[in-house]
Amino acid sequence: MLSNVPFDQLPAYKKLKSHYKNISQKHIKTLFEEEPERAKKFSIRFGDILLDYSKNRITSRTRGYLVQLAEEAGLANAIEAMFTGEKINATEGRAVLHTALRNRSNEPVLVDGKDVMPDVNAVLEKMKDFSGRIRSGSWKGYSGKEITDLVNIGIGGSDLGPVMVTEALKAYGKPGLNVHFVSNVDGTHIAETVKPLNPETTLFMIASKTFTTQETMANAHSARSWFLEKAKDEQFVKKHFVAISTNQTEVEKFGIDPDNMFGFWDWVGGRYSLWSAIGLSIACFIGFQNFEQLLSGAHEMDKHFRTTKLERNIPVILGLLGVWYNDFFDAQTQAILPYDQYMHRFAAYFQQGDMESNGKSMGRNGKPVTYQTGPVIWGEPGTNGQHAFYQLIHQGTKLIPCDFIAPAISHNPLGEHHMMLLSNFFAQTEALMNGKTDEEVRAELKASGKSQEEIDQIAPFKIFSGSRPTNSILVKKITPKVLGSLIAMYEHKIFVQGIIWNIYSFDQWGVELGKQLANKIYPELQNDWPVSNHDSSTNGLINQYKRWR
Ligand SMILES: O=P(O)(O)OC[C@H]1O[C@H](O)[C@@H](O)[C@@H](O)[C@@H]1O
Repeated sequence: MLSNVPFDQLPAYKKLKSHYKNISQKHIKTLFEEEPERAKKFSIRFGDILLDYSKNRITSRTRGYLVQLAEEAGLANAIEAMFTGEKINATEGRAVLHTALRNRSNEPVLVDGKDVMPDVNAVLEKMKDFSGRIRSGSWKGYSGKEITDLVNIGIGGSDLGPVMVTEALKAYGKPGLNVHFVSNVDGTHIAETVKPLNPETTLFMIASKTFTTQETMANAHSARSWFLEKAKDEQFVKKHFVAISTNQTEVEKFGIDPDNMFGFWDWVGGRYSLWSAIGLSIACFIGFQNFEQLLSGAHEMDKHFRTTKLERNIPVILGLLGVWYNDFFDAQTQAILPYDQYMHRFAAYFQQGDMESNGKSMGRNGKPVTYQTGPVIWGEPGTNGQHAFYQLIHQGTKLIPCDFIAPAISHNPLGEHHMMLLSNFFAQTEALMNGKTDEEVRAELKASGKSQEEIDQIAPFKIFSGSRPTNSILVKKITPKVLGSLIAMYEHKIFVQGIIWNIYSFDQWGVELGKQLANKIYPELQNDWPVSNHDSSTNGLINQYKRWR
């Protein structure tokens, strides 16, 4: 059982509130002056990952209180409850076991007294066999040709993970084997995706945990029609369509051979499912061995999370820092900024991971929370972001805690590119911390030959307050293993925060509502009669649509 004490009633909350008053006026630069060795004190090395969180508005005392907060919230028990298959997703009555999917130790994990590892391993074996056949070319399409194009049809958790990972690990992709992703119900997505493809060499993966999601089913049916237009014979569907789902009945109804179905279980949340059969497109693209490396990297992070004491525990520290800014500094967002072009979907992936998990306002005690919970997650790769939105991070009125992520070694070491990229990575966090004082600005302007009048006029606009907090996550190289660890690190960070905020991180009732609403209006659009049963705005919009279409 998870504890259910509201976070603002924990003793450490009050301590942090008054501690905040002292520390909020202190510049991070001053903290470094007071403690020149901060970097050592506030960094954690984990294999090929270095987390430096010293450029934050914290002291050892802050960390102590934050760790106390985690203890009082029952974090240690909650971690054990998750790993051991307790039904901590109480509103859906389910266990939360994405960690079992990457449990390379193979130690038993029990759900309702049954070890899930044999089933997990059986699906992995099936994925290994299938991906091997696709990659070797022994899986043939209906006209005897090899498969050259895989199209994953899914949305949300059945799309974002595979998209993000196949992009992040593109350097490991098999030449000549292309992966495509169709998610949007907008017909443009499927139409544009299949346009250049040949049905003889294309294989569709229909990925849906429930196999009832409107978008995915509409796209799957359109893909089938597109395929049959050329292939003609229904019998060929089984060579070109596989399903990834927990719902065998619906898969069979769609006409996919159960042999071509890759299963997973209700204890895998959609947004935590890339480690399951949902990762089939990843395994095909980067090869099963690399997929296993991805799992291993995540498993290493799982072990770290489960066994390391809280103040040296990377996901715990990241989670607590997020709480510190979210609830004491009133920061509303969190930026994730990878200095790696391959990682360009990383922030988008964790938009779902974090916002669908912790975008909740009902406490586990059944009462609305009286404090802020999940932040808005956003971000783009550097250096692109620098030329778009960093202005606001440097000089805007909002406090935006940022995670900067970069690999020391590039997959494309082209001339001086990587050194240039990394000089930006280092420079940005330094500048965000230091800012620029009035004095510095004036000295600079003077040196550039400006008159005193010009200096007085322009100086105020060039001042940067600094003290803007960042985490630096420097990794050796973005390998499948390192990526696996990074993803698991953020997953567990989200978990830590959900426990502290006393919310349920593993349901998504808000999204389910959207599914119901769309299904209600859809039939009203199927005829040309004006509608009058909504408010005047909705009626007006629907009726204008009917006139224009
Ligand atoms: O895999 P499915 O069942 O198609 O669901 C796709 C997505 O639907 C909804 O948006 C939510 O429930 C998500 O968590 C889920 O990932």
